[in-house]
Amino acid sequence: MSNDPVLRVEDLSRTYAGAERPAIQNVSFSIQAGECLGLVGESGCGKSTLARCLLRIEDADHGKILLGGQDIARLAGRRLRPYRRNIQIVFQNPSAALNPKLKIADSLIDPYEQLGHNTKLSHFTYTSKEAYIRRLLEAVELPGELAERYPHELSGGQRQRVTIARSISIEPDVVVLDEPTASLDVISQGAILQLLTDLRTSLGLSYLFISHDLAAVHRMSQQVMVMQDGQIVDRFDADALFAEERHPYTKELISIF
Ligand SMILES: Nc1ncnc2c1ncn2[C@@H]1O[C@H](COP(=O)(O)OP(=O)(O)OP(=O)(O)O)[C@@H](O)[C@H]1O
Repeated sequence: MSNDPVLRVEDLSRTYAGAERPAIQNVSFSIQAGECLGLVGESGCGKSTLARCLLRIEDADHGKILLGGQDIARLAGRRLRPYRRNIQIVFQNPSAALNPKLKIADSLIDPYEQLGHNTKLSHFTYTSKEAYIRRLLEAVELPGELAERYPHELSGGQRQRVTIARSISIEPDVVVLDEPTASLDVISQGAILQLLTDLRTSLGLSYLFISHDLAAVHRMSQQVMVMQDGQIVDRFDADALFAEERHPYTKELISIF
């Protein structure tokens, strides 16, 4: 098996119009297949900007986003389309991420219809719409009957399970988890983090796990990056979190938790 990273980011920067300083500045990192890389930092440090740039929801001013070796930072339209499948995102607020007018089944089938048709799926093989949706709901431990409901007929935790199912439905290499449990109560948070870990292992996914919550990042990740004012200031193995040589800002974050 190749040791090439599934995602490599080089010198990515973005400054919003009129801003005094870049929202992200020369951000570089890589993620190996099957790895969860945590990204922690306080509010406003640039975590979501990075996520949006990686997904090409926003454009970086410069830098590279190498997905399986292909730089997608400047691709557009039909040239970008084949790579969109390879990186998916789970947002903080599942209510905003799901179309309230669509039944869960229709939300779940959407990525396959948009991007999955020409793809050979190995876990969620498409035989019929019903079987595909049942299999996706099973993967996130939801009963099949939820397929016919609308988002407002689900709990917050169930809705987040649906958005997770959607993000993995076309078997991306990388899933960006942007504070996926921030809108949930503590019990649902624990269950969702466990589910995400189980899915990473069983499907061989790679995650960029973004959170304010150092304890959650520590629990989920093999490696952790710390962001301050748009820059990565520290990166370490998760079990070296409390090591002496940590960056002063990392130590400050530890002291808050
Ligand atoms: N669309 C935008 N236009 C202008 N400035 C923005 C925009 N989005 C974010 N910013 C600014 O960019 C910086 C980084 O914001 P970002 O949302 O990426 O931080 P964050 O670490 O994700 O914060 P939080 O944890 O609160 O979500 C902040 O100074 C923010 O005010």
